[in-house]
Amino acid sequence: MELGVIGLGRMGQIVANRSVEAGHDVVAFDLSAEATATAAENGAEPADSVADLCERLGEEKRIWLMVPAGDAVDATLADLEPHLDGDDVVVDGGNSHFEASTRRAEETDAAYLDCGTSGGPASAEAGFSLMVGGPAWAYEAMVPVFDAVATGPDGHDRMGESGSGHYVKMVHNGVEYALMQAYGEGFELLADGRYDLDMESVARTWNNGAVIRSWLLELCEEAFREEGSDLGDVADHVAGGSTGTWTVEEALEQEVPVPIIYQALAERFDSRNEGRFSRRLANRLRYGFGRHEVARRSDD
Ligand SMILES: NC(=O)C1=CN([C@@H]2O[C@H](COP(=O)(O)OP(=O)(O)OC[C@H]3O[C@@H](n4cnc5c(N)ncnc54)[C@H](O)[C@@H]3O)[C@@H](O)[C@H]2O)C=CC1
Ligand SMILES: O=C(CO)[C@H](O)[C@H](O)COP(=O)(O)O
Repeated sequence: MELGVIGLGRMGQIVANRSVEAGHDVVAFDLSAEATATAAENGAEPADSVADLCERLGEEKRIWLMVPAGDAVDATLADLEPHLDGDDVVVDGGNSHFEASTRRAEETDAAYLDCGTSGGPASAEAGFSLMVGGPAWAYEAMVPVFDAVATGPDGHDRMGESGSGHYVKMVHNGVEYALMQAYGEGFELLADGRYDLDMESVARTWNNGAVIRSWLLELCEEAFREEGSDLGDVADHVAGGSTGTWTVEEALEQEVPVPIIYQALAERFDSRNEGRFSRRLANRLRYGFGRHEVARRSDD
């Protein structure tokens, strides 16, 4: 089938490439001419604007957005709007907030599918896991492309109505934060504990048959292999955090306790703080109530 792909960065190139490899006719556009040229080298037909992409697709357009979440999605939809009608399908494969997706589904003439995409650029060969929300007919219409972009037919499914795809992906990311934190804490104890251990060896052994084996643990093994058992010069700083924040906000609204996901998010925020105010105050308060010595910054 014909597919338009808009947004050809780390993820969009994979959507385009896997669709081309599966025999679909892909028309590709990115604000970056270089990114569009890369997709063209891999077999997609290049477009020089959203309007051009729509003209090349003709009737019953099937369009996959893989642009950054937020303003870029709204800007692209605004450009698409004059070219869309109710027979068309637009997929947002990025990490959009589920409420933004339900709003966009209401505002857009086309059928709108919110598609949570997991696997990252490392899944270029194996394919992604796709969590899709939106009208059933539109999901069915996109199945040939979902089969190509996902690991296969078991790598995608319709979660439910509009918003549900991005909702499931949001919670997936909350779980991702918690798993990363759990592995991090375990390896920290091993690194600072009683034995002189080779962390790559520990991770490899765990990955072969242990209860806690997983892809994230394989990535731990890779990290120790490439950076060393002590992680070399990798900084104590974790960026990102939007999807984890949304997960915690939603849990508060639903009154569902998610202390482990919250703690992982808080640790991430904490990694960006140099000299926590609360710890400095605790240090000073111990002097206040117990006349315990105050450690001063110059004492480091
Ligand atoms: N990188 C990852 O591991 C994953 C990313 N995602 C989500 O997928 C989406 C895309 O992520 P990446 O590919 O990593 O980002 P990226 O930054 O590598 O690529 C984004 C591309 O979109 C283009 N772009 C931006 N605004 C545009 C517009 N208005 N029209 C056309 N092109 C435009 C940029 O030029 C760039 O080539 C994001 O929502 C991200 O959160 C989802 C799962 C995993
Ligand atoms: O969705 C993802 C993985 O599942 C993406 O890698 C996303 O960019 C992670 O961002 P953050 O760490 O800020 O949540």
